[in-house]
Amino acid sequence: MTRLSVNINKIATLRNSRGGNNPDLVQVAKDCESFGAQGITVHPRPDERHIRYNDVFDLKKIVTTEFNIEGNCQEQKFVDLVLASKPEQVTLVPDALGQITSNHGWDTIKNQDYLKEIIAVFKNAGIRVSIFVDPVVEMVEAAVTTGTDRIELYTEAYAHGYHTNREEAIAPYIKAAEAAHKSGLGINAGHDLDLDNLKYFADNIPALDEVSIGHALISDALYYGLENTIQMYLRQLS
Ligand SMILES: CC(=O)[C@@H](O)[C@H](O)COP(=O)(O)O
Ligand SMILES: NCC(=O)COP(=O)(O)O
Repeated sequence: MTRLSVNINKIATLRNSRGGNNPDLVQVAKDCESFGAQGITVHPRPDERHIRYNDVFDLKKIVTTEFNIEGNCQEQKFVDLVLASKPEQVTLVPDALGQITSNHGWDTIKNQDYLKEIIAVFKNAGIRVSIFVDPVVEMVEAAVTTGTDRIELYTEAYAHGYHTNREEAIAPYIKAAEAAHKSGLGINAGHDLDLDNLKYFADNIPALDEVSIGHALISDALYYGLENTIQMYLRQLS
């Protein structure tokens, strides 16, 4: 079974645009879960342009499914936040400062020693670790020796290529996922997954543990409503 974790960054973007508490991020997280989401994902960024560091503690108190915090572990503030809030899962993403959104995975060969060290910090605290990687077999193979529990396949390239040639777009992901599965790594995926491309991705990656979806899902909710939208995404995974 592939779990659906709803990324609620964009709810915080909307809230922050007026400075008040509408929409209420905590209530939205509770509602996502009651509508069927099997996890809640947030990606606090150093400028707190959407998720604020305080939001993480508020969410930790109420999330009853799986809480996944994504972010850049090269920021000490992020490491401290994760260790203090103890989510079920942390996803390490090599973001640069000021990046609009995540746009690449870890070079697990070049950063092998660093990753080993930081992953151990989270694992010693009892937090499952996933690392964001491009669909490249060498990067997946080197992820195994970092000690990570899972990888998250960065799916932007797949989403981009899906409408032109979906067989070609999925091919590197199948190979990367096979390498991960063979080595005992769990497999997550995310970035630009949507109602069009999700089913084909999940059908072709049978060992897929979890997808985290935010931008498209929250956008779809404007038309279909949040409850219907979550059900529609869940149907793509069943
Ligand atoms: C790690 C990842 O794939 C990102 O998609 C991210 O979580 C989204 O971040 P933004 O909402 O800031 O674009
Ligand atoms: N890890 C990916 C994520 O949480 C959401 O990405 P997106 O659906 O907002 O592109």
